[in-house]
Amino acid sequence: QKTAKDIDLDSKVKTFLKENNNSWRDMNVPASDGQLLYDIIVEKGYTKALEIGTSTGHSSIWIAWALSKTGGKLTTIEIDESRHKEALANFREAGLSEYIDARLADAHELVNELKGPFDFVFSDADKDWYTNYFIAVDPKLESGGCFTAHNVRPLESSRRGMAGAQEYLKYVQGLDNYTTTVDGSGSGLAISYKN
Ligand SMILES: C[S@@+](CC[C@H](N)C(=O)[O-])C[C@H]1O[C@@H](n2cnc3c(N)ncnc32)[C@H](O)[C@@H]1O
Repeated sequence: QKTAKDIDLDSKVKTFLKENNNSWRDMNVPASDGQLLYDIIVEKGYTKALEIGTSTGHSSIWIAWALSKTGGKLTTIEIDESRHKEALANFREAGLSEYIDARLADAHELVNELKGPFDFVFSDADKDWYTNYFIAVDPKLESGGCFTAHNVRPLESSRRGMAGAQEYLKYVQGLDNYTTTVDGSGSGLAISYKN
């Protein structure tokens, strides 16, 4: 049953996303990938999310909107101060600030320091560090949890993903305790469920 607060929030987020649909200029995910992240979180009921690479906050908004349904919270990390500040303003405008802990930090360091546990991760910062991020987060990811990584293409695809992202895919596909698929409907999303 939706409360008046839920209905208000939904309409605020939808209005924000609609008004800004054509104005994401900072390497942000396309809306279709945002929707994909949203759907995974709501379907699985995830509540403890981590995002590496906030930029100005497009994917964070989709993730936090999903978490507003599950009663969860997102920690998101960005190294660039001006993008971090713009993201904070976007979170306020979308009405989602209370669901987001936005950190201005180098994820190479902060990912090691965060305690977790997490049940959902979206990796979208420096691609050549993807495998390192995964290795650092894996012990903090609950069984049944999901690790997603952006700009990854199936290895056999003629449309190449970014080099570090493809190295990461080879790595994660080799792990027995993860089941990985790649969704190519947007910019390419590797989706790995921890068994
Ligand atoms: C592809 S963009 C993220 C887009 C964002 N997920 C969205 O959809 O709106 C990658 C971001 O990662 C940030 N980044 C790169 N290296 C980083 C690091 N070591 N720590 C934290 N952020 C980093 C960049 O500054 C950039 O804003």
